[in-house]
Formats: sequence, structure tokens, C-alpha cells
Amino acid sequence: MEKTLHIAILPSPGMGHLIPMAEFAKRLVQHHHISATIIIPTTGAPPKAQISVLESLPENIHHLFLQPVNVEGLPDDSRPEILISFIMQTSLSSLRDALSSLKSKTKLVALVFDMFGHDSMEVGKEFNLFNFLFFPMNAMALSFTFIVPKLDEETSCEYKDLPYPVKVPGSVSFHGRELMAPVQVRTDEVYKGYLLLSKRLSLLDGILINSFEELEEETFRVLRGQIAGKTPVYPIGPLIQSGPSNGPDRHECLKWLDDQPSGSVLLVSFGSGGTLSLEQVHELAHGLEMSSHRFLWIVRSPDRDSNASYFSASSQNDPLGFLPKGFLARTINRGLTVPSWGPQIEILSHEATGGFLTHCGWNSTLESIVHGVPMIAWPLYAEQHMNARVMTETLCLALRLETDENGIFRKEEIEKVVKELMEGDEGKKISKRLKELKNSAMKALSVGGSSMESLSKFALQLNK
Ligand SMILES: O=c1ccn([C@@H]2O[C@H](COP(=O)(O)OP(=O)(O)O[C@H]3O[C@H](CO)[C@@H](O)[C@H](O)[C@H]3O)[C@@H](O)[C@H]2O)c(=O)[nH]1
Repeated sequence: MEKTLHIAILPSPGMGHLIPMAEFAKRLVQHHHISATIIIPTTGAPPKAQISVLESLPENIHHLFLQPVNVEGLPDDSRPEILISFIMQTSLSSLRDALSSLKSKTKLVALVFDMFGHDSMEVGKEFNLFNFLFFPMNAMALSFTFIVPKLDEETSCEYKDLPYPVKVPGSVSFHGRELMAPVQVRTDEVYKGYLLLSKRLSLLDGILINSFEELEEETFRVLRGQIAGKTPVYPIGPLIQSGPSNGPDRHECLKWLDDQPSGSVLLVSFGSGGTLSLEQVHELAHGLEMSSHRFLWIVRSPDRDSNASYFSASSQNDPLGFLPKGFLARTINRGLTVPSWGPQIEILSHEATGGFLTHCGWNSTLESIVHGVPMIAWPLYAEQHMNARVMTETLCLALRLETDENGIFRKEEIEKVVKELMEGDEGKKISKRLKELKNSAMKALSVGGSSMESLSKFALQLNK
């Protein structure tokens, strides 16, 4: 009997990479005659959360762990990007062994890696595999990534000092300061890695992207027509973690939401790593209080750098001790603060949630779209300033907060924008737009929808 086609999927370390790539694998094997192995780079025993994602996969998606990489030689304060790149590079030889073993047992045809895994292209070629990039950001960010080599050639200063804006094909123009973090310091290793990735885009057999055609129509049109050349671009999103848990271990904050009126609560969350300065945390707390609206705030200790002495003095014994004095007592009837981490997707899917103040990470944005929740944009780092511009100016998904001359979001501004989102005309417009987008996201992922068609084209390419 003819063996089914098999693909290898290589997510770099971190749940943010594993989750959408695992969702991609699920959709692929469910709708096409293809099986897959997820290959996991590690530094030791895998974290519980990773295991639970891998164990929940259907039986035609296998997984294997690469040889653990020893990271002890790296400085303790190595940035996550440096650490991840090191793990991916050091894993190349055990990747080679894994592919060799898979090739002997399956009809292995392709290797799919993410933005930190592009060095594995060479290994993919050795085994005569198709090389695909899984791009976890949006079409605007991909379009920008395509122009980085040209920008690099034409520019002699740091991008933040550019005297003119950078036009992203098919999207808007950005000031150099707004460009994504990997390109902010051109002498940095992270920039060099990103430049190499951008140069390699045209050597790929295709790019899978976690967005959908209807959301960024114009950008996809220009990407295909003028930018990506012969490299196929497959929008297959929105891919978000499926299956919210409603079991007995339901998080306390969901029980609190059960008692709130429909659409009345603003979720405030800054992704998996976003932190604010102490001053900014206080402005946010006062702004939320002054807005008089209900809120659920997933709150982290303030940024260590800006408040080192305060941080060490306060937050050890009382995890929320850095909040303004009396804030929790004054807002007890309409606000809930959850330290560090909350079940974001479950919160967004809850009937009581009516708005989302977000750092504009792309997964959070997609999760909000899928659940039809209008947003307020508060970008922090990575490509979030670029996302915030598109989300507020072209996609009309979010209201924008303006900073003062010192780059701080003041409480009066926060109060005004929260009120506008939750009760104003602009908020109503955005809410309506989100309802429409929620429907088009669902359509894109249903049989015959744009993302499912894209997935079919990808599967067809594997068969060539
Ligand atoms: O308390 C929390 C906080 C976060 N999340 C989840 O964590 C993920 C966060 O992802 P995202 O919104 O993309 O933010 P980051 O983790 O900051 O993601 C990084 O990666 C993204 C995709 O490449 C980029 O768009 C971001 O700018 C970059 O910071 C989402 O699935 C959230 O649901 C929770 O479940 N609970």
C-alpha cells in the first residue's frame, strides 16, 4: 500500500511557537492524507505545559525530542532570542539524525520550521525535502521582512534615526522607531539573524502564515504580486489554541466572570512577557479606577530595571503590593486582579468580556478576533508598535492610546479611551467590525474557506 506523505515540524522552544504549529498540524492531518512528526528541541526535561499539548494530539501526529542542549556556557542574562537561536543551532546535528530516521520509516517530504529555525534549511536540503517557514506574525510583518535586505543596503544609520518613514509594501509607512525590535540595533546578533532570515525568504519553497486573507487582503495581494516573487504564501490562520477547559479546575477568575453582566468587562493583559514600569502600573490602575468600568487585569510585577529598589522591597511577600494604596479595596466590586498569568482564551471567550486592552502580540490579537472582542492597543516591544498602527489605522480593530511627551500613558487618557471603547460611538463601530471579522475568521477556517483552501494548496504542493 502507498505510504501517506509525512512532514516534520520543528517549533523553536516556547509555547508561543509550539501551539500554533501544533494547531496547523492538526488541521493538516485532519483534512488531508498526510501525517506529521513534531520535533522538539530541548534543554532538559520538557515543561508540563509542553507535554500536555503534545499528549493531546491525534495519533497521526507523532512527536520526538532532540538531544538536550547544554546552555550553561551562555551568560545568565542572555536575551531569549539569543538563547533560542543557540538551542536551534546546537540542535542541528541531532535534527539531522531525527530526519534520517524519519526518512527511513516514512514518506518524508517536507520540513516546516519557524523564524528561529531557518538554519535547518540546509539540513532539509540534504534530505531533499521541501523547506517551509511557519511565520507567526501577520502579513504586514512578513512584507516588512521581505524588504529588510534592501533597507539594509540603502541605510547607513540605525533605523530609529532614519529621517524618512519606511513604507511597507501593501501596508502603511512606519517611523524607524516603530520598526520591530529585531531590527533596532544593527550591530546586534539578533539583527544579523533577522537579516539572514529575510535574505533566505526567497529560497524557501513556501511560507505558511498565521493570518487570513480577508483580514489583510491588500497586503496579501501586494505580497504575492510584487514582493514574494515565486515563493508561495499560504495564509492558514487564525490558528489559536483550541478546547478551552470547563472542568472542575476552572480558574477562579472565570467564576468571577460568571457573575458579571454580558459584555461589561475589560480584559487587561500584556502577553506572555510584557511588564510595565512602576509609574506606568500606577497610571493604569488609576485610569481603570477612574473609568468606572469593570475590569479583569492580569497584572505582573513592575519592570525591574526602572524600579530596582522598589521591586526588591515590595513584591516578595505581597505579590500585588506594588499597586496603588487602597486600589484593590476601592475597586473590589467591579475589578479583579490576577497575578502573573490567567487563562486568556477562556476569558476572551466568556460572555462577560466586552473589551481587551492588549500589548498587540499577534496571538492575542487573533484570539480577540476569533472571539469578536474589540481592543485597545498598548504596544510594548517586538513588532507590536507596527501591529498597533495597522490595528488602529487600517484594520480598525482597536482604539489607540496616546502617550504624553515622556512616553507615558496617563490615567486621564486611559480613562477616556476605556470609556470610549466600552460605551462610546467609536467603541460601537469597532465592536461591529469585530463581529464581522469573527464571522470571516470562522468562514476562513471552515470547509471551502480561504485558509482551508490555502492549506489544500499547500498539501497539493507536497504532492508535486
Ligand atoms: O496571562 C496570560 C498571558 C498570555 N497568555 C497567552 O499567551 C499568548 C501570548 O501571545 P502573544 O499575544 O502573541 O504575545 P507574546 O507572548 O508577547 O508573543 C511574541 O510572539 C508573537 C508572535 O510572534 C508576537 O506577535 C509578539 O509581539 C511577541 O511578543 C497568547 O496565546 C495568550 O492567550 C495566556 O494564556 N495568559
